[in-house]
Amino acid sequence: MVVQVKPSSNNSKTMDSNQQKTEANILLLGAENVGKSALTVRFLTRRFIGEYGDIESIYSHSDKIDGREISFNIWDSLYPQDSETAESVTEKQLHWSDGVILVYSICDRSSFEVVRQQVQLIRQSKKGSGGAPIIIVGNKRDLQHQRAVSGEEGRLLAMSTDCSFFETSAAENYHGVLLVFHELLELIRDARALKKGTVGIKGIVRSVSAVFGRRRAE
Ligand SMILES: Nc1nc2c(ncn2[C@@H]2O[C@H](COP(=O)(O)OP(=O)(O)OP(=O)(O)O)[C@@H](O)[C@H]2O)c(=O)[nH]1
Repeated sequence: MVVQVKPSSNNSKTMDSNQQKTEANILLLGAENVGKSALTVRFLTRRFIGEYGDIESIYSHSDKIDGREISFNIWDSLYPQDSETAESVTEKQLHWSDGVILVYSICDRSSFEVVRQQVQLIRQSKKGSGGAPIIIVGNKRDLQHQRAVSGEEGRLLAMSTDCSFFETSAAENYHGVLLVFHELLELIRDARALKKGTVGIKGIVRSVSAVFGRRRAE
């Protein structure tokens, strides 16, 4: 089930006492036209519909992953036009989110620079989710002939900012998109366990291999 609600809604972050149900708030950031809505819709519905309009939304969705009930909210943001760079990530967004997906298009170098700025803004933030799990995603991988940003550049940016990295195609690959969201949910779970002091060796290995191991979501 997918429910669309307004970004102003106050979704709480909860996990029940027996750890069986998890709630996670996921924020998608990035320049305009990079495929934030396409990735969100692909994940939620398995479909690529081509045109998405300029709507900012939070989608609520429940799923069972590895036998565990996950309830998550996905904030598909709009890159603000005519605003200063510093306003492209707000404290409200950071306070709300448990994990962030930063999207650029591999065909658009300026969108990669937006991600570079946004990841710095998040990491420098003292409030909210400055240290939250972040996945950097190079989307539109199907458009190889128009590539303007190499996979290596994306991976290096991720390594230097303590993020995970994937290249995807929302247009052509559902499973690659699924992998990105599942990975972020795992990282959120690990981050919570770390806070509580209950992280296992699996979580540590996952954090390391997310950066050094897998580079593509296909
Ligand atoms: N070839 C290709 N096109 C894509 C892909 N993902 C998205 N697009 C196209 O890119 C355009 C922008 O996609 P959106 O999902 O609306 O991008 P957005 O980042 O949400 O854009 P804003 O709403 O302006 O912030 C649309 O025409 C999509 O069909 C992809 O993986 N490959």
